[in-house]
Amino acid sequence: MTALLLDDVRYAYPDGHQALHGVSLRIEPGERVALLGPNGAGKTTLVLHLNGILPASGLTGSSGSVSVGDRTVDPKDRPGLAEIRRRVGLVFQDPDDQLFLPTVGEDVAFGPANLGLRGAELVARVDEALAAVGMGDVKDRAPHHLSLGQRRRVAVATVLAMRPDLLVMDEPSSNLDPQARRELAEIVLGLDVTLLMVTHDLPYALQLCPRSVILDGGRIVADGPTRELLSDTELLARHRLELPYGFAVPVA
Ligand SMILES: Nc1ncnc2c1ncn2[C@@H]1O[C@H](COP(=O)(O)OP(=O)(O)OP(=O)(O)O)[C@@H](O)[C@H]1O
Repeated sequence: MTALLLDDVRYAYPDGHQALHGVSLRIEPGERVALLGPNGAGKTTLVLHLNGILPASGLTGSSGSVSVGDRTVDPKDRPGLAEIRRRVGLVFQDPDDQLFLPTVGEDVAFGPANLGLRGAELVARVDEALAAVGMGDVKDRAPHHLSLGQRRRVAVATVLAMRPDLLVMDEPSSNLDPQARRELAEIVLGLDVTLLMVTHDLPYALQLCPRSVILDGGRIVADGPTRELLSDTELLARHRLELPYGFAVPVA
């Protein structure tokens, strides 16, 4: 079954600004896809549709549908939305939006405890998620005592603890030093998940995602192998995308 299916999603903000102009996208289980595009392209707007934070329909200028596995996102269906939010793990750019409890262990336990897990099962789930991001040794520490790279990894663990079907990461490499950036890449490559990664870091997209989608002006303007898209200098220039100075896409 398809992991994520967007069908002609249009969205206008309440002030009338049309941010998405009919986005259709299909992601299969196990795919890792980068969502690229200049500032204001609509990437965040699209991501906020994936777990019903923004509605896919119901408002003037907004229509279309979003499905995660066999379920369609319907912001009015409360129980359905809870299941969608378990299935779609959103990792925000700022980990401090996700970490708010006194210890790392409590933050990672929060989601699965809400699902009803208790006792040894809950402890095992927390340990598994922290181990997956190499953060098992910080369980009892306060999140705000950790580095940004560590906090971002813990934020990923809070989402993994829900055993999501789709992991969505917003700008995972932003503000990380080169070592933390590389460590996070190694962790992500080791995860057995379907991934949608929003990024301006084109080498990161190349490293982590075999497929990329370029969004511009609320429309998908390219969808294909990341290596091919990033080798197309005219395409990149048309959509305000740039490889870092001196970076050459390696030949396959
Ligand atoms: N709350 C809002 N009300 C009205 N317009 C908005 C709102 N939020 C975003 N927009 C507009 O919608 C468009 C898409 O914004 P969005 O944040 O989705 O882009 P983005 O691709 O994520 O950009 P960035 O790379 O800067 O994060 C932009 O023109 C933006 O100004």
